[in-house]
Amino acid sequence: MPDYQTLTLDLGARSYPIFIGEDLLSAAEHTLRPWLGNGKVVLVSNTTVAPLYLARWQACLEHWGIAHHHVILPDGEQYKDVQHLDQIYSALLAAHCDRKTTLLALGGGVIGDMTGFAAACYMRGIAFIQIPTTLLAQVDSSVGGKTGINHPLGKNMIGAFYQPRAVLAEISSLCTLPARELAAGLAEVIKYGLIDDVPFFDWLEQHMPALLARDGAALAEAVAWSCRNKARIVAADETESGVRALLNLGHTFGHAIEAGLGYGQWLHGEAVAAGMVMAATASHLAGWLSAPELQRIRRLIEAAGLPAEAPPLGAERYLQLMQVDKKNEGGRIRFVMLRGIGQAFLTDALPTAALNAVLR
Ligand SMILES: NC(=O)c1ccc[n+]([C@@H]2O[C@H](COP(=O)([O-])OP(=O)(O)OC[C@H]3O[C@@H](n4cnc5c(N)ncnc54)[C@H](O)[C@@H]3O)[C@@H](O)[C@H]2O)c1
Ligand SMILES: O=C(O)C(=O)C[C@@H](O)[C@H](O)[C@H](O)COP(=O)(O)O
Ligand SMILES: [Zn+2]
Repeated sequence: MPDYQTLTLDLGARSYPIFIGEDLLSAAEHTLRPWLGNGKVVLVSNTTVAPLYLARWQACLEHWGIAHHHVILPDGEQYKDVQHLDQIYSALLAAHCDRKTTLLALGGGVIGDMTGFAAACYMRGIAFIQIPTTLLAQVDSSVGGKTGINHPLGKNMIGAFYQPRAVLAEISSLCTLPARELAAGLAEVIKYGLIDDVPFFDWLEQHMPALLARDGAALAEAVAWSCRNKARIVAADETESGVRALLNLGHTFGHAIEAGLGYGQWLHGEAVAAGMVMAATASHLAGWLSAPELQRIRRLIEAAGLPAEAPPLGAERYLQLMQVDKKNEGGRIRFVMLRGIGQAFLTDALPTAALNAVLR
């Protein structure tokens, strides 16, 4: 029996495995080798993750006799931009990479989103594999094929839907993650419970101390549960014409916080956490969500060490930033709201009074 789990994101010919285990390198013959093809490999990482984890994957490629190169980007959301994306293309061209090249994204969501977008565009599309090293990337960004970069005027505004060949989520890499980053990942984990999974929300209420203590079994369970939920939603709606928009719970407000404060000031997960409390509060004020459920949501977010209060950008600024959102249609802002825990829905009819109250 392998000591890792395998989930599948079912997208027909573009289906792929999501491997989840403590140590996937020792099983790399099964978890990595089959997805590499017969071209070169280029590892993309950053200045924080590369010193920790790059050498072990390079040694594995050496062992197989696979030619490889690497690109190391600066660390931070503020570098998820077109200038730093261009550094990946320059490295690929300098190394004479052809269409058989496979990119390996080794890092958090920033590296994964940028590497995926580089793979989507280089020579009109080459293969890439996600090796997510943050909790957030393991439970969310490495799965589902949203790739891209930020623009000064809006978060993730330039990008492509482009699926990886495989996802390798090594739970052991979470040992070196700063506590603030672990908490940021928990925001997206809580999101899945709120969208449509009451048993998961209940489980998270019971297991939050174990998750914060980095209990390996609890983390593996949270990653697998989250990936199952995300894979189910993405398989039903890959390019977000319907149900996938629910994965944006908390993000209409959250993206405004990230862009409004300047990318990198608040972590993505922190902004999503505060954004989910704003969405829950607005849902309550609109008469959709009960007061006890709002309290439960706030308590779980606070128990994860996440901010429940949004920064005071001012209602005008929030509205201006939220006008730049990919969910909007016909100039109307569409929000993900809650009728209850596990009952998210999309609406463009949030009462103005409820919206103004949370923006204030
Ligand atoms: N594509 C999607 O579906 C999707 C989903 C959610 C979030 N995102 C994007 O993902 C990004 C956020 O991802 P993130 O939270 O992983 O941030 P991140 O990529 O910036 O990583 C967080 C920090 O942890 C460091 N780090 C990574 N792995 C580490 C490890 N094992 N040990 C020590 N340090 C480590 C990084 O260098 C960085 O400083 C945002 O840009 C967000 O928009 C995308
Ligand atoms: O996969 C999705 O779909 C998501 O919405 C997941 C989000 O957690 C993630 O932050 C995503 O990048 C947001 O997408 P965007 O289209 O609103 O930029
Ligand atoms: Zn997110």
